[in-house]
Amino acid sequence: MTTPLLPVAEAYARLLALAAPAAIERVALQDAAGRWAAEDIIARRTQPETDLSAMDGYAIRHADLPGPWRVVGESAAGHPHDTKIETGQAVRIFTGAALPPGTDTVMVQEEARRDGDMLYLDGEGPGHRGRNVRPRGLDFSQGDRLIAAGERLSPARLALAAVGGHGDLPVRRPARVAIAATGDELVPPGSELRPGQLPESNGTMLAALIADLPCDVIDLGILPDSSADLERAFGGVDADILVTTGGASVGDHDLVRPALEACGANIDFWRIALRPGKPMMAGTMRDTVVLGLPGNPVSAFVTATLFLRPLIAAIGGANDTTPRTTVATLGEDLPANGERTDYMRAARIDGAVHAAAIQDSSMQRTLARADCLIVRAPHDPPRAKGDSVEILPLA
Ligand SMILES: Nc1nc2c(c(=O)[nH]1)N[C@H]1C(S)=C(S)[C@@H](COP(=O)(O)OP(=O)(O)OC[C@H]3O[C@@H](n4cnc5c(N)ncnc54)[C@H](O)[C@@H]3O)O[C@H]1N2
Ligand code: MOO
Repeated sequence: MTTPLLPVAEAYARLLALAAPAAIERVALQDAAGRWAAEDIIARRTQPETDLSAMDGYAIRHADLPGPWRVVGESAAGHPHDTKIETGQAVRIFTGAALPPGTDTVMVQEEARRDGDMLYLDGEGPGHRGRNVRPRGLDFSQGDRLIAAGERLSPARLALAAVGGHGDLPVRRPARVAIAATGDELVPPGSELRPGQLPESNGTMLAALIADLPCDVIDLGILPDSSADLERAFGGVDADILVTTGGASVGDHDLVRPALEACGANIDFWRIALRPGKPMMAGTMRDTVVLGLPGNPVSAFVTATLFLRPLIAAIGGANDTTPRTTVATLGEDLPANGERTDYMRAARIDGAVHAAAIQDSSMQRTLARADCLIVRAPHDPPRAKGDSVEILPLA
């Protein structure tokens, strides 16, 4: 008996519907890097707050051109010249300094000649009133929305918040992600191996795959294929997300789902029209979203890329969690696709994308050589070399 496979887009929507954004906290700007704004960030000041010089030179009244002028003072950043300037007067000025009252234009020093206090035009001069001046509010005005709720706090946006008058920002508490590997064959990486044992690698991969996202990883280590052990471990989980790998399929040792259910989990869906990654399951256990990834390393990688990363972003308050695909030119023919959306390990070489010859979901060297996944919709017809195909670039 087989359950129908859930389309990838439907699985994605159903998974995100299980997640609630984490609580809001205020953190210092430097601690907000890479997180998502929990509210609109509004400018508390106008930038620049006054007309500023964009160049080193002389602040003048444009109507006084072509001069000459008497230099009556100096304006530097942080040291404005506050006295009003009259006809025929100029002020020495530097980049970023406030324009003295009465002036409206900056003449660059390369076009000026000084003789004591006297200043003469020595070139074409500023072509129009306001030349080389950054007017008040050029960048933004007090009350403007600088960052929308849900936008990622990139370095440029953090700097924008700083110049907008903010010292801290509202963000969501990072998701706590518990990761458990399951399987009697698994031993920690680097261990001496007895026959039948395998170095555990999914845990390392998953933690690294989400390392650039705001989240705290709780490593539950390797759990044996024993219902009692699994239930003990799952029952004690205090996290926003519980990720398991392995034991997700239909074999006699695939005990993850029954153990989760014994701990009160509600499995929302299981088995997706996805290759690799078909046996992924998702549900909730108390306040925890449970994501049961397949054990095959490539399947775990693909499902974590498509589902775990967006889930962490959704809990973190992101307004856009969709993995970004692009297009590439196919380097060789591909046969028709079957009923599952296929994510083929591939590499871009000299402008064309080449799928690995063998797409077995256990092959980690193939995965490590890939720099993208070719995305093929269910029943995609045969594709020819030179065709445009959708790809998901890998970090
Ligand atoms: N009769 C069927 N058999 C299988 C089906 C099916 O529909 N019917 N689905 C296949 C597909 S597709 C996948 S994917 C796998 C997934 O199975 P499990 O999630 O139960 O994974 P395991 O059996 O536990 O392990 C699979 C494979 O991966 C290795 N593994 C597991 N965990 C790790 C880890 N943490 N680090 C490294 N390697 C790991 C494990 O040793 C196995 O070799 O099921 C198919 N079978
Ligand atoms: O879906 Mo499995 O992940 O095809 O190998």
